[in-house]
Amino acid sequence: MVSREQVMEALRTILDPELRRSIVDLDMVKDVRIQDTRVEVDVLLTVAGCPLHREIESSVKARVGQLPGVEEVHVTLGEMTPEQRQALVNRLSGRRQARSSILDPASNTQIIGISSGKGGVGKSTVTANLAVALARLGHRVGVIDADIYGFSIPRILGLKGRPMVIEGALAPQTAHGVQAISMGSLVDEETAVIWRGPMLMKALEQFLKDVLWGDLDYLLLDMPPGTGDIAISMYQLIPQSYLLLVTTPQPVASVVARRVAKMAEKTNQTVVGVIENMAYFICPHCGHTEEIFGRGGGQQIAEALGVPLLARLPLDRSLRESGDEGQPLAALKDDRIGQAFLEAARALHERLAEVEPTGVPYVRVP
Ligand SMILES: Nc1ncnc2c1ncn2[C@@H]1O[C@H](COP(=O)(O)OP(=O)(O)OP(=O)(O)O)[C@@H](O)[C@H]1O
Repeated sequence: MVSREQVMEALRTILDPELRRSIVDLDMVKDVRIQDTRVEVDVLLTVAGCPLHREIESSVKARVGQLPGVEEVHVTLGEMTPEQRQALVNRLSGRRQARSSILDPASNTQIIGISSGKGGVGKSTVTANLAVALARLGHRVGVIDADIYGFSIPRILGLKGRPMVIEGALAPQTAHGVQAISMGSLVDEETAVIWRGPMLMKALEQFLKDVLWGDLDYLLLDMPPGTGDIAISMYQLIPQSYLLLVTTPQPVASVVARRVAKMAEKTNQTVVGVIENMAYFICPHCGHTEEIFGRGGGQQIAEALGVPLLARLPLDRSLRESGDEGQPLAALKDDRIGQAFLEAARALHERLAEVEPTGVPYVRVP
């Protein structure tokens, strides 16, 4: 006869489709009963009528049904009590206090704002792919789409549906091994988010504080271009964060990117490095390399700031297409550009191991 341990081991391999964690670790398995070849499993859903309950039910039937000696699997779905949900929230947030763990000075999460002087240089593309690459290297990674009214992270990462709300806190969505939250997943794609200063600050604050990030190694923030309200909010909320500049190779682009760096200097934020995007184009027909947008911009700004140029990424049609399809190239095993992002992620990881943030850690006002 199959043992309870065998059933629990099989159940442990099943992930909650939204929270991406084992249903056993989430305490969603309430009871297991075994009668000869029949196994009964009681599963507690986080919310009643969870739209993905069928997926959980069929996974339980399939996994347990495969065990030797099992002929019949019966699943009963129930709902967590408020106390059980609160315990789950606390577990997901990575500490006993449900909120603010990311901003807690004791948190080990390194927060990196990805910024650019102007729009359209590929900041969101770089953020999403870098996040996926860091996750592929084994790090726990979150992404905040801080480009609140120009969000593009859901499209690039291929996030579907809306984030789950558990006890008033948002569970980040997961794609390609990365946890992410974006205004784009909370409002319709066409909805113009016409918020101004204080509301933007509130939104960013909520993304930092009211999202169940758990324990992350890296939290990347896709910043809106330039030095607007969100950039200022970020410095105020998380002065201990780092800044990574994305620029195109034109010398003029680097002049604009320098404005962001100047602002970081004023607020004492640490710039960790520069990534030059659209640095060159390799002709797919003849292999000739063309520097379409000029050269040297990334190196120039890196030298001016005394920080490393962490990567030079090519201009490539497949990178644009993959962003439109929600299939980041960094997720692909043998892709040339995916490899370039892995290299960039390694360089960033190594760089972050050697720098110290200059800003003052966030202190929560009770
Ligand atoms: N290296 C690249 N090669 C080809 N296309 C790219 C590359 N980087 C970005 N793109 C494309 O350029 C467009 C702008 O990129 P993206 O949205 O990432 O830029 P952004 O700097 O975040 O823009 P915004 O400031 O408007 O949010 C997108 O269509 C993207 O797919």
